[in-house]
Amino acid sequence: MSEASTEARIIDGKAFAASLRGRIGEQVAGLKTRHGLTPGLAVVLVGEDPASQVYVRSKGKQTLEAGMASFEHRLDASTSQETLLKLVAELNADPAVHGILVQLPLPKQIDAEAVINAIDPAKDVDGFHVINAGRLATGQKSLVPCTPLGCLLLLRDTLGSLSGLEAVVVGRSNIVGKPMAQLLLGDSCTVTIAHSRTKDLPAVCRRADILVAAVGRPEMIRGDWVKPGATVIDVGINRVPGEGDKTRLVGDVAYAEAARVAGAITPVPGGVGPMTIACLLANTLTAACRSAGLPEPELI
Ligand SMILES: Nc1nc2c(c(=O)[nH]1)N[C@@H](CN(C=O)c1ccc(C(=O)N[C@@H](CCC(=O)O)C(=O)O)cc1)CN2
Repeated sequence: MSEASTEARIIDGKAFAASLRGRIGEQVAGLKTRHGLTPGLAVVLVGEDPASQVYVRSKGKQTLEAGMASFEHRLDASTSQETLLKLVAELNADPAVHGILVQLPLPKQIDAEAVINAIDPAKDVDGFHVINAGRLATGQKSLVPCTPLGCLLLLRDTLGSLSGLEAVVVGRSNIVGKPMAQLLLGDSCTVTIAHSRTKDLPAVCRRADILVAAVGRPEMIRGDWVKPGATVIDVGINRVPGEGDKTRLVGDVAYAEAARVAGAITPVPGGVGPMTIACLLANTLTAACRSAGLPEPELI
């Protein structure tokens, strides 16, 4: 007698992101016809980092496909902080620009924190400005970082209510780990933020009904760290050697092992990654509506 398959449900972030972008496109069309408002997103890339170039190209393409205006600024890798701050000030003052994103990482001569905090918080569609981080932490209306927002939407779609669930976030970055923990707390989870110094990390992970991996270490989280039936969200995007000269993408979770134990899991690629850009478009739409004093879009 063959055993019933116990493989986890695969959370299809690519499909969810496509449907979210479709809904955003409909709202943008309505804004244009009813209010003559076209949301505009400015993306700034400094340097030639290959992965960043791919992401910035996708952002521009998906912005246009959603019916929004896209403004792309590509600056030389040797650009000074002063020049970048001047561009940010111009974008802050431009009424056609509702969202500003400076692609990270930035070259080492530039202080990323200073640049992020120079963006008008109302246009900070990355949600990285200290004002938006503070608003999120205190439960006030803010712009929320795109990757954690995407994770939250996938979790709600998979589990319905998250209330009372035990969530462990592995990783404490300002961009993913900390805002992810705030969002899970906002949905009434019991939240632990774990990191490289956490004692007995496997045991901490095994407590989680929701396990979010955002450490940036290829396949660090093993199958036996996962509680049976847990929902696993893998934020990692790591390029590792593949067959021959090729490379392949893996997450922070050892996928095949974890999928045998989890109830549901995001793949890499095709899980969290596509949600990042879809949520960027959602934030741009939100920022445009707020700037015009219009009701916030209902996308979820
Ligand atoms: N200013 C910002 N910089 C960076 C952010 C960010 O949110 N704001 N996040 C990442 C990069 N990123 C968007 O900028 C991003 C990463 C991954 C994906 C994605 O769709 N990944 C695909 C795989 C793509 C591939 O083949 O490489 C997937 O996971 O399926 C989109 C956006 C760092 N910088």
